Amino acid sequence: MAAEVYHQAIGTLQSHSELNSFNHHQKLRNNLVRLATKDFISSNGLSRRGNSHSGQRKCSVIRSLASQTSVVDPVSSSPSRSTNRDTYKKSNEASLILIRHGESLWNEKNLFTGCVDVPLSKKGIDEAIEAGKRISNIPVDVIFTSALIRAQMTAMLAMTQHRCMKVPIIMHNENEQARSWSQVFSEDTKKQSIPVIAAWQLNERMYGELQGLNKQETADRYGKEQVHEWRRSYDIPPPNGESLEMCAQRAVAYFRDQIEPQLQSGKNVMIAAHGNSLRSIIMYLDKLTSQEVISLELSTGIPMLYIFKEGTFIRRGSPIGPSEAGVYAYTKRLALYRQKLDEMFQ
Ligand SMILES: O=C(O)[C@@H](CO)OP(=O)(O)O
Repeated sequence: MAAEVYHQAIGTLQSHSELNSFNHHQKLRNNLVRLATKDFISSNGLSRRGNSHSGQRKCSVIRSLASQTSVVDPVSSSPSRSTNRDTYKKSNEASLILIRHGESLWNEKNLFTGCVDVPLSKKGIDEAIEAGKRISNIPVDVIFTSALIRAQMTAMLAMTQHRCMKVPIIMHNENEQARSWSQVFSEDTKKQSIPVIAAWQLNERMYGELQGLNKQETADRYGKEQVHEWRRSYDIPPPNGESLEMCAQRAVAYFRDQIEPQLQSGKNVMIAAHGNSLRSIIMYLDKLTSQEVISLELSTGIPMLYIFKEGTFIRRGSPIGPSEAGVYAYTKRLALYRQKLDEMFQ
């Protein structure tokens, strides 16, 4: 059984070239073997429990899932004191989904975009919806996005596919009036909502005087090597723009100050952001060197799953589809969450 799970999970990772170009397979193999032997719930165990549920139990499942919802008080990082915690909450772990926005209208035109606020293309919209299907069984309690519309569209479109059917709501904390005017006065409605926190710190790196220029024309004009250095070196910024190192300073500081406390308190987090702000965060999560991060490329609209457990981040690749068995073999907590969704909707 352990070997079967191991191969399933490795298959998931290897069939995706989205997070490519550097080799963590040895580390992954070790982690996966450990998980396969320790954490896998057999399908027999799951179906036995599933069969025993009465209608009454179903209602309590729905209530307990609702109790997992972040209330619309996302910045509170203290763990809830509720005694009605689900098993998967008690396991002291949380899911972290990272997703680069779907293709934007400027990706389509091959223009340097940076902090220019461009919406998704038609293909990007489809990618975001497809990404949502892939994560539709993975718990999400709070969403962080950049301040840019392409990341926000991606998060919102992805959540239209989520089986929890909760409503993502953008938090307006920019001033007291915005906070006050966007209050929700029903506890039940809050429980059926997922707070979405937009932060400029998660924006794409500022591309300086390259913003709006065509990438190919810029390479023709300044030379391929110069443009590659601007695009992919770690500490050399494009003219009047940010280097990846500068982008990482603000993105990782935000992740550590605002997002990690949420994970520590057991909240499941999704981050919808950008190629370079996410490369920075992945560098931190996977402890990549500045040499390793420069060859890391992220495709648009591909969700990547991490498990946060006992203070460490375990990379779990990208779920291929909502019912892909391998993903739910990663931890009992994920398997249980999916089982509850299945029970709610059967
Ligand atoms: O144009 C941009 O803002 C980024 C991401 O699309 O480009 P690059 O691939 O050079 O990081």
